[in-house]
Amino acid sequence: MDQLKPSAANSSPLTPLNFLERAATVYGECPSVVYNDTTYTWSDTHRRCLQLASSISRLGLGRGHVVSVLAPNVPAMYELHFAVPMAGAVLNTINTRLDARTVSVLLRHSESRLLFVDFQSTPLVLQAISLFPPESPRPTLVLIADPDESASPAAHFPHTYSGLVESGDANFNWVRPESDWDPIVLNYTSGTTAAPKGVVHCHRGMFICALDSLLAWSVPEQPVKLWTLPMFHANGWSYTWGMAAVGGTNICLRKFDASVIFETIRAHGVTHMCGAPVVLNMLSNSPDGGRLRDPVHILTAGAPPPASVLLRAESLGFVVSHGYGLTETGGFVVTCAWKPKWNRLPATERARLKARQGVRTVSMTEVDVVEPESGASVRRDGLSLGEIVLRGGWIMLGYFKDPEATTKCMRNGWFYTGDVGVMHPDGYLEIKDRSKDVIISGGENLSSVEVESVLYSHPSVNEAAVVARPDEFWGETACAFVTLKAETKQVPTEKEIKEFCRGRLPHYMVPKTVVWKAELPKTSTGKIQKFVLREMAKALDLSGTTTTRSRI
Ligand SMILES: Nc1ncnc2c1ncn2[C@@H]1O[C@H](COP(=O)(O)OP(=O)(O)OP(=O)(O)O)[C@@H](O)[C@H]1O
Repeated sequence: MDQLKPSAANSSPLTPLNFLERAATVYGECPSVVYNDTTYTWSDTHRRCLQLASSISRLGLGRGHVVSVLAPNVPAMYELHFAVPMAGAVLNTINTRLDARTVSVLLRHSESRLLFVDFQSTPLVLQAISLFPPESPRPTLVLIADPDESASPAAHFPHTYSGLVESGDANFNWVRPESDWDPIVLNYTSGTTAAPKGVVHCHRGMFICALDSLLAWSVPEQPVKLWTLPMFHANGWSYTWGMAAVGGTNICLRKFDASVIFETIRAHGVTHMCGAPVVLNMLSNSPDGGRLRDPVHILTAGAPPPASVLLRAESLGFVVSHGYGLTETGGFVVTCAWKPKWNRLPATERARLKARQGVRTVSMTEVDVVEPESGASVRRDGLSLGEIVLRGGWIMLGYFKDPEATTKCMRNGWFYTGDVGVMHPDGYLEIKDRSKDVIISGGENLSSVEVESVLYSHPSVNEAAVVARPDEFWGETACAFVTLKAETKQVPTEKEIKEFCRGRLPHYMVPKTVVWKAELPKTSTGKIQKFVLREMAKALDLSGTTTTRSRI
């Protein structure tokens, strides 16, 4: 058998772009993208992406060039996920909620040549570009006008999105990757703990990721997916490409709140949606809710979902799945794979089990929790803390222009996540913190996630985040920042909150300070910015403010 080698017939590069042509053949007349009054079919999407790819190519963009997009979940954003790499270029989606300075830094760092701009982001982009040093090359701008908006600003834009689509060649021979390892996307991390890092993924990685993510969530053919997760965030956890593989309908929304989500679910018969736990919390606390007529599958990831939030979402008729991943893994690589026997457990126990991050998806090679110094696996006792490490075919190629950071997190054959977790006796892992968020109080590691999950179960608490506050005696103590539910009539006292925690947590984990806030600072992907809260906790000490804190 040694003579049998790979040949051209069996080794064509894997790429998720191949899903599109098949979708046009199989699901050609079925809806692909729906946005307000616009509906495209899969044959429309296929044709439009080819036309756009040919225009991008005609502008001189190709292999190795970065093409950026600043847009919310509108049809153009979906199409660019195919069209940019079909021109051979690398797609770089930028978070629309970043400030001009950060956008400017990312555009320069990525060396972006062409920038597609949603009309609402025009002021942001123009300001970002004005911050470029005079000698820095600027990207060419393409305006994405909204079909529903009559007046769109056209100055500064040599091209429009619709113009590029219309003038493109529907028979374009799209640029296939030469190798599986050719880059397909450059995604910047959320910037929750530090400045965003540029993650590069290849065609092969995103191919595996897209199919694995469909399998892990048991997505059937032709789902109706409501885009509540920004596509700019890790390519919508790769479901942008995945929807083409199963011929799904992509319901696009420019912006949403709970009532828009419930209304859209009813209007379009939504079957699937994704969202960070903050979205689940918003839905389950909304007065617009009520029980869903048909179950809606919701996949949550991006931050630890408190068991009480999972419980409330499921009681409305959402079927919740829980995944864990990083920008560096493209999508989620660990899921709380559900065992049928758990359905016989009481709802609160089911929610507690579902809040665990779980086991590797089928395409990941290995996942472990290891001791930082020795690299040895921690005991499977649900108590011993270690760093979560991953190994598999769709870990990023590395950080763009940052070999040092790449080597730091990819070593000894593992990708080090920077997340701290435990391994339970049944082989399911659970995140206890991000290494930067661990609170060390009196020499004990204190999991902020555990304290938060207790706070979330308090009937008046809407959101909670726990961070370290410097303490002369303990080194650090837990400081809780809490928002209250809108319907809360009587604001609980700090003492009541602490008593509530004391009944459910070891003494050393009970927050020594509780601060009520109208809102918690978040990234655009719904992650609570703990570094901002840590600064606030530090400032509490410095200013000697006593009105919002107390000690036990
Ligand atoms: N299911 C989950 N439960 C707990 N935490 C999660 C889950 N899914 C993702 N996370 C957290 O999100 C992180 C990955 O987030 P992302 O890649 O968006 O950027 P970031 O890490 O928030 O930003 P930065 O690296 O710039 O600080 C993980 O490392 C983990 O801490």
